[in-house]
Amino acid sequence: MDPVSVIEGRSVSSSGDVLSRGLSVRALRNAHAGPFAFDVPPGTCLVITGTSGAGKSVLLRMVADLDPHQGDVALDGCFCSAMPAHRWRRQVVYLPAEPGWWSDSVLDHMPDDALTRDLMAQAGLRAGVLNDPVHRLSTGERQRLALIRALRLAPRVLLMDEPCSALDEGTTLMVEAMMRAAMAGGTAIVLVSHDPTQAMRMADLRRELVHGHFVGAAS
Ligand SMILES: Nc1ncnc2c1ncn2[C@@H]1O[C@H](COP(=O)(O)OP(=O)(O)OP(=O)(O)O)[C@@H](O)[C@H]1O
Repeated sequence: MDPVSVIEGRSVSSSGDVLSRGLSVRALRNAHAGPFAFDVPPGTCLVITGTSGAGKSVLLRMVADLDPHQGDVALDGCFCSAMPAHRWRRQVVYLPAEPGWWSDSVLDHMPDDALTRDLMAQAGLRAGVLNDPVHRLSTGERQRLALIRALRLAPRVLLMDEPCSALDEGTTLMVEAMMRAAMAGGTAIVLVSHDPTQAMRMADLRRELVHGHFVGAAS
């Protein structure tokens, strides 16, 4: 971990940057990828593109503190390393390309309440998915239910790995509307996408990853 300090109430990275509100990443790296440095302010979306195997998922997993890493990741100037892992992951939520399910019952993962029903309607999900066994759901249904699981946590940061890869265009637009609603509530999003039209629609900022490194300027 690089040395960090607090000056006049603001967190300062080893390179002297004052860390602002939202997600701040400095000198983040492991043996496969980085170093990475970027900020994602509240309510904005950073889209990361890159070829298969470039290191996009590795980057998201390091930010989520799920893979070993060096460097600084902070939320509102509070460093990941300074808080218990479960508190970080409650606020900085990783949505993997293939979400995990610890039981075959959807209702073991989320309650059947008004919030879930509202989010299901926004995602275009039929009511029956709550009672179907997970293994019988389509990939796109599982993706949208995993998004609902994540949104129910009201995360400060959503790390989304190809969340629409199994969805048709109309449903993709519904999911993007849910992402915009979360952003309107202050959630910062890091979105990995292979879809250039989605990148155009969603990005406040774009970065391209090649062989574990950002290439070109932010755009
Ligand atoms: N824990 C690990 N140990 C060793 N190698 C790893 C580990 N995790 C990922 N890798 C390797 O790092 C590289 C980047 O993987 P990553 O999953 O981040 O790619 P990606 O850009 O997300 O690709 P895709 O678009 O296909 O999902 C791959 O070659 C992968 O095998």
